[in-house]
Amino acid sequence: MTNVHPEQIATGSTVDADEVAFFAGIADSWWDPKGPFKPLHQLNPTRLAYIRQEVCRHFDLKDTLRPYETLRFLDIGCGGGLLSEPLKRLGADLVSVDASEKNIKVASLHAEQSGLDIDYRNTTAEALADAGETFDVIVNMEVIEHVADVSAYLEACRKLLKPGGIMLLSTINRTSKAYLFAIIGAEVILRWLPRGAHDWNKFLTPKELSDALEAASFTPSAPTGFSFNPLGGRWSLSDRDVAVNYAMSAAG
Ligand SMILES: C[S@@+](CC[C@H](N)C(=O)[O-])C[C@H]1O[C@@H](n2cnc3c(N)ncnc32)[C@H](O)[C@@H]1O
Ligand SMILES: [Mg+2]
Repeated sequence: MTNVHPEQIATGSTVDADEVAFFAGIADSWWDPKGPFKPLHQLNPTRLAYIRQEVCRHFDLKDTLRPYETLRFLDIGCGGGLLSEPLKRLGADLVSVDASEKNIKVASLHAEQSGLDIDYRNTTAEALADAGETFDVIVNMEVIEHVADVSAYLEACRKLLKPGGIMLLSTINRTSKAYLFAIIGAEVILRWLPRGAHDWNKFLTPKELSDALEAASFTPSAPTGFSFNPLGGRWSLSDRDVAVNYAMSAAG
């Protein structure tokens, strides 16, 4: 784990300081499509398609060039802003937060260079909830497997969601296939991700995530797989293949 100064990390019950320091340590690479965030770059079109499908269906929106124009979005654990930038381009009124100050600096600079005005903040879900902020849509992708306390995190997210809103989550299943692909494959063999990027024990099965969402007063959907086809090197949405990467939506 890379050490960063403690002041650079927002503290709170959901923050695992080692996890956040890990991301801060490689923050300069967020926008390098061949760097340690390569899997997120590759997954991005599929994740955005999932968000678009779910948000348009939930709010009965027309699938226009800027479908999100009427909605207030939160991108929680936004990292370098890989999702925030396309969400902003699709019209979202967006707040993007991360527990690492370094990530927020990298994300802000990149948005500025891209001509996008995104409200980036170095804070946590619980601090934002305490401040009384609320959102129509919460994008919560690849974060829950890195937080310190899943229940506290989801409770804070529930407070942040307006009645009638929707949260979109994605994470990694706790299966032997996920151990083989997401850890041995991605970290050890392909070296897409640095060693230690993921702790298999922190992965949640769809049933566990669904139960945790219900306990936090969300209404969870069935899981949708993000399925990787090694032949074309492509990701796609799948109703069946939830063995490694998957998404779930949660109505408020
Ligand atoms: C794997 S990255 C995902 C980044 C982004 N959501 C994406 O998918 O492109 C996980 C991010 O969550 C942040 N994070 C972890 N725990 C957090 C917490 N409790 N509150 C806010 N951010 C957190 C980390 O700093 C890191 O940037
Ligand atoms: Mg992850």
